[in-house]
Amino acid sequence: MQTLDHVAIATPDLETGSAPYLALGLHPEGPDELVESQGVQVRAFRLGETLIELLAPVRPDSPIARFLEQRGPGLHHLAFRVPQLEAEVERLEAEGARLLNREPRPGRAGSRVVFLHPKWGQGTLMELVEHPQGEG
Ligand SMILES: CC[C@@H](C(=O)O)C(=O)SCCNC(=O)CCNC(=O)[C@H](O)C(C)(C)COP(=O)(O)OP(=O)(O)OC[C@H]1O[C@@H](n2cnc3c(N)ncnc32)[C@H](O)[C@@H]1OP(=O)(O)O
Ligand SMILES: [Co+2]
Repeated sequence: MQTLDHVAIATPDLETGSAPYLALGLHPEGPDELVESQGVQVRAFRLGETLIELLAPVRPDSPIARFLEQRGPGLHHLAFRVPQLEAEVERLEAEGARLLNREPRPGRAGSRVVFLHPKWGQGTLMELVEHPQGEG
């Protein structure tokens, strides 16, 4: 795994959360996307191969709503792009990684994602992302 796919930032709403990135001269890539399974609305800003993804909760029981309650807005997770999700999950399990889900979940833009516990990540929540073939 060599590519940082995205850096995710938790924000109570996308307009407020966008202000610093717009001031820095970045532009949203495509329309905002609702990822229903995670209870978030996503706005992405591209920086080379990496996206900055702003995540705003759309329901109070979503992981992002809980994070905002506990910690306030800010850095939420790092996501690494992998070519074959199941193979990378197996490899990391053999390394002793603590998975939050073994069964891939739907992510943004048709991707499949698996999360690694922030305790295992030494205080950082991490995500593995596999994009549909030929994309991302
Ligand atoms: C846009 C879709 C998709 C994509 O395509 O990229 C996404 O990225 S969706 C993003 C949102 N979804 C998720 O985050 C799913 C995975 N997350 C979870 O399962 C949970 O949020 C969690 C990480 C298990 C935390 O859940 P919580 O209910 O808060 O559990 P705990 O209270 O037991 O917390 C344990 C411990 O971890 C700390 N914590 C929580 N979140 C983070 C974080 N983002 N980064 C670092 N640390 C985090 C929490 O504070 C607790 O610490 P202690 O108090 O010291 O025990
Ligand atoms: Co993510």
